[in-house]
Amino acid sequence: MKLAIVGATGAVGHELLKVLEGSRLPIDELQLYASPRSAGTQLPFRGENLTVQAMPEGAIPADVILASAGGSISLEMAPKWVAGGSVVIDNSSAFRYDPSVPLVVPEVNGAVALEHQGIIANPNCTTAIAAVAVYPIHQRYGVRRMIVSTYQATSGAGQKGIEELQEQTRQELAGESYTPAAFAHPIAFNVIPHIDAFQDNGYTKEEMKVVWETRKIFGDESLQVSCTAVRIPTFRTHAEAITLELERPATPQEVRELLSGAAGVEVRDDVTEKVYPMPLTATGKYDVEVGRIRQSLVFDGGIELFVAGDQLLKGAALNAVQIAEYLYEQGALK
Ligand SMILES: NC(=O)C1=CN([C@@H]2O[C@H](COP(=O)(O)OP(=O)(O)OC[C@H]3O[C@@H](n4cnc5c(N)ncnc54)[C@H](OP(=O)(O)O)[C@@H]3O)[C@@H](O)[C@H]2O)C=CC1
Ligand SMILES: N[C@@H](CC(=O)OP(=O)(O)O)C(=O)O
Repeated sequence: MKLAIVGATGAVGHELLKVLEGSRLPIDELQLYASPRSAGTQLPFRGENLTVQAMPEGAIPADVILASAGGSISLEMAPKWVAGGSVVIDNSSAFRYDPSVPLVVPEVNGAVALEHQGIIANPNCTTAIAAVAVYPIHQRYGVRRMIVSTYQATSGAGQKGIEELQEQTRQELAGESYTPAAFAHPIAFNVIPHIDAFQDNGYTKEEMKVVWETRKIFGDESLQVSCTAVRIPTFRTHAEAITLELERPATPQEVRELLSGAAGVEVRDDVTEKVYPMPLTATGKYDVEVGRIRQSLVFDGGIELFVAGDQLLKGAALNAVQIAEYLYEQGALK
């Protein structure tokens, strides 16, 4: 199989290379693309150095293209890549709300990927991480309302977000002045309740993505979802506090047992031993950590939990590769 990554030099691109190293896909050729400024960069893959090329203006000779260079590039280029015969798995939000484009988390709705017409959308990172933990609960107990508060790492804003936290931390400690660029305010030693653009309803686009995308992935437009998305000064891995109102009451122990057998989930829930999900323990893991599972004090029979998931993996690169693997295993790729 011929694969291509567009955006190979970015935060997600780097993780795509690492996940593909261990993937079951039969990769005969891997092409790497980025902007012209990165042409000639060497990136390691399976013991070799691959050379990054400037993204061409038209089709790319690959069976599958993992697109990770932002929404405007996907919007313009994906139709050309599909016309050239490629299947595009897109990390951006460009096509997520198009009814003809499947939006896929393989543990939840892998089969809808088979209905693609050339493009498959990878979800928003915050949404994908929550979906893996909440969908098994939804299936058994019926989630009526889901209230999410997020703690999102700076790498969610890409390579520039990582660099800004690093540099601002140094500048703060040295007493130097600086101007924020990647975020609306200083992120070092701060938290910022603002990710993506504010919408007319007072929510941000990041928050509304959690609403729109959870409903589409679960295939349930009646699900009531609300989110407050907050940027925090960590480098990697998003955490989320989630409150669930359920159709049928659940106990914390039932939910713990249910999630212990769920694909893509690692239950870390032993408060006597101070074991719970955290970015430091979830970083680099394929599974989403779930813990602090407890009975809601607000909703009768409802559940509260805390999750931490590596947003560059399950929220982006890993999920995209898992979609490609699913298609391959179903015989839906060359
Ligand atoms: N970071 C995250 O946690 C997540 C990101 N995503 C999505 O994934 C995509 C990539 O994000 P991320 O890796 O964080 O972003 P980065 O800013 O870290 O990387 C962007 C990549 O796109 C490339 N690029 C930029 N402009 C062009 C161009 N004109 N032509 C070709 N390539 C170009 C960059 O190349 P160069 O190095 O040459 O500039 C780089 O490889 C975005 O759509 C983002 O929304 C989705 C889920 C999570
Ligand atoms: N918005 C996410 C990362 C991201 O790129 O999301 P999306 O693919 O929905 O634009 C964050 O900042 O943490």
